[in-house]
Amino acid sequence: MSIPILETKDLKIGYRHKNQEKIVLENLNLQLNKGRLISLIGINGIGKSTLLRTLSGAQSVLSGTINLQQEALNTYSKEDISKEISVVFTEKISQSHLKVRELVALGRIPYTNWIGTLTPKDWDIVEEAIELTEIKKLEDQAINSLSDGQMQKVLIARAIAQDTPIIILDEPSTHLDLYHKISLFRLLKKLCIEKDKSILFSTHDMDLALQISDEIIALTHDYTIQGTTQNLIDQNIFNNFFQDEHIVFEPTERRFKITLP
Ligand SMILES: Nc1ncnc2c1ncn2[C@@H]1O[C@H](COP(=O)(O)OP(=O)(O)OP(=O)(O)O)[C@@H](O)[C@H]1O
Repeated sequence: MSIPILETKDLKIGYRHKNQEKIVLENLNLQLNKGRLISLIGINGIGKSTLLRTLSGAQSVLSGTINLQQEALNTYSKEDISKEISVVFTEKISQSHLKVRELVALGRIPYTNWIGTLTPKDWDIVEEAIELTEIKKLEDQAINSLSDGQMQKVLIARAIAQDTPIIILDEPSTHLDLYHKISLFRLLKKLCIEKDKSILFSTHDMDLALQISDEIIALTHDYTIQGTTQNLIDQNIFNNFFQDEHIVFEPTERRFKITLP
């Protein structure tokens, strides 16, 4: 058994307003290992974004622990976390006058000196990220002129340029058409295989997630489970996933089918 790069123990996540706790999910015992592509699935509002924000240190835990490289995440500085975990969240970029290449280059900030000078090696890494995400023809374009799908790829390029062992993405395929969804998932898989990254991404593209993921974390109101796609199929996790008799899971084809009344 390899040692997990990120691990949660009895994690409880949610929100604290004044003295009130709003628990979103609890009893989370999850593990991310090197070289694994892990998808996070669950219905709207179940807590995927809350979990991803908590795992990346952007949101405090309610209780329990998160260990990053076997050390408690809350002992890391923000700067140290940014050398271990890069994130792709749906976000509004405030510096919208930036060009694509400059935004991708921001991924190198954790490694630069105090005035933020990039070395030729940094620029090589930026260039590689631009090529991997196939956004070369956009590189001189202002980011406020991009489509949502193009912006998504640019943010992924920035995460790749950050060159961390862990990449966390919140619904990275949302704005992409089928062709670009598949090429994105292929790229994530390639990063796991060739660069030994540990990648966790949330998605509503269940059929694609089932085909490409090494592991799945499935969130439901009753339980949270992590396993390989086959493990989860064998445990009948998907049969009642949407609690709708017209959405039927076909285990041999590993996909959901709609039965129309
Ligand atoms: N700032 C907040 N304060 C209190 N509750 C919040 C806050 N943000 C989100 N929530 C609640 O936390 C729960 C989980 O939301 P979250 O966005 O994590 O779900 P999700 O699985 O990512 O949903 P979706 O698939 O729709 O994006 C929801 O009930 C949501 O209303």
